[in-house]
Amino acid sequence: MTDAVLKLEDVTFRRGQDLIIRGLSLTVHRGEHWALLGPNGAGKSTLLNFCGAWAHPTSGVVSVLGRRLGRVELQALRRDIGHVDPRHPLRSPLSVREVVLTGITGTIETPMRWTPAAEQVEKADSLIASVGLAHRRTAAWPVLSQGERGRVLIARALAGDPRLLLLDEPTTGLDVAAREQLLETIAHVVSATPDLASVIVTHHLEELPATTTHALLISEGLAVASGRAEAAITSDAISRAFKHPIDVQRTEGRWHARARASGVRLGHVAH
Ligand SMILES: Nc1ncnc2c1ncn2[C@@H]1O[C@H](COP(=O)(O)OP(=O)(O)OP(=O)(O)O)[C@@H](O)[C@H]1O
Repeated sequence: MTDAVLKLEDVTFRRGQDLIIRGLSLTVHRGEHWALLGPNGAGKSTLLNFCGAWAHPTSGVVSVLGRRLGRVELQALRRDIGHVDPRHPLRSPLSVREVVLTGITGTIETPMRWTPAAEQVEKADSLIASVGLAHRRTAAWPVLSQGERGRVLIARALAGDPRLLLLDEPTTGLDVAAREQLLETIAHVVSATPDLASVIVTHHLEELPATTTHALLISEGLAVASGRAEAAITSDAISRAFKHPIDVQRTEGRWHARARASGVRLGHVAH
């Protein structure tokens, strides 16, 4: 019996001539909260697509919630995974409550002829309250701020009682206050759900929730460091992953990165 929620074994991914993922392994256990870190183009989103059962690797084995990709229907598997994608493609002016309920139906829009049961509405409202949006329950999606949308998407992702929560750059485009609120929300829901495992993708260390327990640093499709967060997120590993000298610090659970001068010679500025 294993409590591995997610297992990637020696996974590769090829796109045309390019080997984008070059042999990566990752095991996420119940209650672990992983950060997938690396520079632009490192392969983070590609890897998250395997974790979310959106794509198959070219080689290697991916097991999500004990089921092996290639042997089960991807769509059935996806219903057990909570996915927070800030590019949520909703077109209709659904209310906050309706958006959260689509987490139960596993759809973007409300399915035709579907009416939620009273306990489903109750559950949606409780999740909305847990992300601090009780007062915005009836507000329509188009009028929400980006930060509010992020928090709605977290409630939506949790509506299906997932064992695995995937967060794809959830704080992208948020101002500093909205970012902090979203990170607090993530830390809050994660602490309130001890059995949940999560994987968050970001390239900014400042965007890691304080609840992050582990990290996989990747660069050009290869692992630079992997393991417990305090051992993996170091100045040395981050500098190697981003190919630039970077000082990393952790205070009160949160990480901060500061680039050292690179020594690049800058040209003369004409006046
Ligand atoms: N549709 C595509 N067609 C061709 N190459 C692609 C495509 N999508 C991604 N790639 C390439 O695959 C590699 C990994 O991309 P991926 O999006 O997984 O990286 P990432 O680490 O998530 O980057 P970012 O931080 O910029 O989002 C990159 O070299 C990228 O150029």
